Amino acid sequence: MTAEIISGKEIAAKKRLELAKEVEKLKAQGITPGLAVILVGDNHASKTYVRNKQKACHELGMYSLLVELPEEVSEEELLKKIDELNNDPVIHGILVQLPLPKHIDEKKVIDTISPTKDVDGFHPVNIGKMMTGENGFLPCTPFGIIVMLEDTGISVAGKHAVVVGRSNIVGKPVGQLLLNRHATVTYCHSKTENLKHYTQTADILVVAVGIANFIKADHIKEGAVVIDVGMNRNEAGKLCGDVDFEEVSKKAGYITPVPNGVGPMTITMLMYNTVKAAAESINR
Ligand SMILES: Nc1nc(=O)c2c([nH]1)NC[C@@H]1CN(c3ccc(C(=O)N[C@@H](CCC(=O)O)C(=O)O)cc3)C=[N+]21
Ligand SMILES: [Mg+2]
Repeated sequence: MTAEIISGKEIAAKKRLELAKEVEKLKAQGITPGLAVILVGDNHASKTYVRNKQKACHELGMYSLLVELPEEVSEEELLKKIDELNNDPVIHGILVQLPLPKHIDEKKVIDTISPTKDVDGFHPVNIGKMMTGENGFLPCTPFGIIVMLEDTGISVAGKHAVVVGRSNIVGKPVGQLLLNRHATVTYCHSKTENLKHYTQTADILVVAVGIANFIKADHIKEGAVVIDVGMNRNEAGKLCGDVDFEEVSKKAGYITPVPNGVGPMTITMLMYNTVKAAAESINR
């Protein structure tokens, strides 16, 4: 079997057209959705991502504010800046680009963002709401994966979904969202014994481990849906995922590429969350 490629780029473009209309409606009501991105230090990769986020905002007619702080900024100053943005009416969403320098406590930073402006969906209040299925902000990468599956017409209910990786921002929440949609979910991670035993029974395999070409053809079942969340650079400096695309795409039923797979969906759901935050700010 040769896998059908799920183009995150194309699905993202389609979703952004819908979002642009929502932005228009809000603007007609006098509200321009605004996203503040805080970037600490000058990590090269972070700068690229942040630039992509700003570009997406502008394309949708949204307002974007970039707050650049020096590597040496104190935790206290960063928290003060977040508090300022929490109280700024033109800002509906706040994103603090991770990772942060070692001297800053990420947990404290995330806890300081108002849950109503937490468009990353990282605040404990939003994580709790996700678990119980209440209205809140869903984390962008897991949310993007669900939208990709939906858009492609892949059913989740009753399927065996295997998640490899258990980070707070991808692995854990994507498993929860799949469970919310009635999948049978198995979490695997670096301590899992006999990983293949699990991945080979996956109808839907989500991989977020951060190791280039980690998943090979013999890890998967013929016809499986393979979602690659990896963002690695290979020896040649080329962007590549956690899945060996070359061999896995010959056996899978569906596969997401890197680039142009999960990445563009992540940014699109960030825009979606910011528009949602702006719309909900009207009734407060
Ligand atoms: N608070 C916070 N929220 C985040 O959402 C967040 C973060 N911190 N820190 C870093 C990671 C990484 N991330 C990406 C988003 C889109 C692409 C993306 O669009 N990638 C393109 C390629 C980009 C390229 O060419 O380098 C693609 O896959 O096609 C990549 C990476 C969001 N992150
Ligand atoms: Mg792990």
